[in-house]
Amino acid sequence: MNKENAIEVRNMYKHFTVEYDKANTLKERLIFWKRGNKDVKEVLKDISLDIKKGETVALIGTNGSGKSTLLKLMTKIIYPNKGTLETDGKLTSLLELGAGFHPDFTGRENIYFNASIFGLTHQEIDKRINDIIEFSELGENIDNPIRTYSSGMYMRLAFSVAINVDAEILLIDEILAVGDQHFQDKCFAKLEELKNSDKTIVIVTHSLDVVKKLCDRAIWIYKGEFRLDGDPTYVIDEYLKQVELDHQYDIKTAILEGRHKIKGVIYIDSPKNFSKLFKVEGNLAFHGWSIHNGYDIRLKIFLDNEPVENYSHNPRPDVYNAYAEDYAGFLNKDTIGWSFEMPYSELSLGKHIIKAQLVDKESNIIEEKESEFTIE
Ligand SMILES: Nc1ncnc2c1ncn2[C@@H]1O[C@H](COP(=O)(O)OP(=O)(O)OP(=O)(O)O)[C@@H](O)[C@H]1O
Repeated sequence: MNKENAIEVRNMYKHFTVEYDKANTLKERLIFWKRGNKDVKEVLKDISLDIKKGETVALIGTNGSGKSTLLKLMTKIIYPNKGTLETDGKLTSLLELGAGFHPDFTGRENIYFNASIFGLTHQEIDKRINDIIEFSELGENIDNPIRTYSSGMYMRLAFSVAINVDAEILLIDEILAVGDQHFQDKCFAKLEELKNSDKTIVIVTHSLDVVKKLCDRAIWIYKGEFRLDGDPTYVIDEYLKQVELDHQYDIKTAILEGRHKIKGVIYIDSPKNFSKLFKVEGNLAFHGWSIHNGYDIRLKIFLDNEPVENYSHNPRPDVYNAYAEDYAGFLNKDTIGWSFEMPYSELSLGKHIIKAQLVDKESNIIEEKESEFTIE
């Protein structure tokens, strides 16, 4: 293994054998003819890659492309069927968070138990237990059995242990699924800190924003095969082009088969955040965004039930990045946002309602949002 590398994968293949139940009777055998059969599912094919020590790398790809399997192989929970995968450095994985936790032990006891699995001595754990408890924000709950924890509390404890065990390589699956927004932001900041302290980090995530902000490199796995490796912005752009093509094909097929359900999301940014406004000189500005996955869908905006015709479309890269994968093929980077202005002089004192709708060509409402504000 090259000394510069933390992970080396060479011509690696992984398949799973899916076995169906055996049929007991002749009737069952006729009805469930697949039972007793075996299917071999090729999940990863001929993967070769190097991850250098100190790099932060993302594995990206659509659902089922094999990213999590690749991460599990790195963790050595499972092994390749062909080829090799080697690692150099103490490794911690945030894949099956809390897998080793015991429900009847308290949070504190589980910290000792779990951290010792990672090779820390009792004294070493003593030294960092306060950091772990503080990071988990569990407070007094740390001395309650973890069977009394909510899933969020459980995850917070598991994450806090995993990042405090001094590993050199961190393997992380969907960090942003941990806890609420505040805790996610904290996890993100902690990962940035770990990244800057020369740890090797490999993450699997659908959050392309996280990949752009955190990673030095992105590796794209497409249908179990290596597709592209390089600068995150470039790899993500190429990836989204492919997702768009695949998505459009799937949706065309679904429309033909009558299965396509149009969905949309609409948002009114302002004046939602200030429900009370004071009448001043000048203009009041309204902003929002809308996305959908249908053809011939129009945006309609109403102020006090009067249609607003003079709104304009503008880019919203934050919204685009968040929805590009799910709505691939239907999002236009430059027109997701909408905005318009209205002179205060045209607005009477009192309550007003702004409404935004997505409607199809038969005038069916796909999605609607309303926001109320008062002018004093
Ligand atoms: N233990 C297993 N037995 C059988 N099939 C499996 C097993 N683990 C994974 N698979 C299959 O392997 C394929 C790849 O799964 P994997 O979880 O690696 O994909 P992924 O890219 O991480 O997807 P997602 O983004 O949805 O998590 C899927 O078709 C999945 O059903």
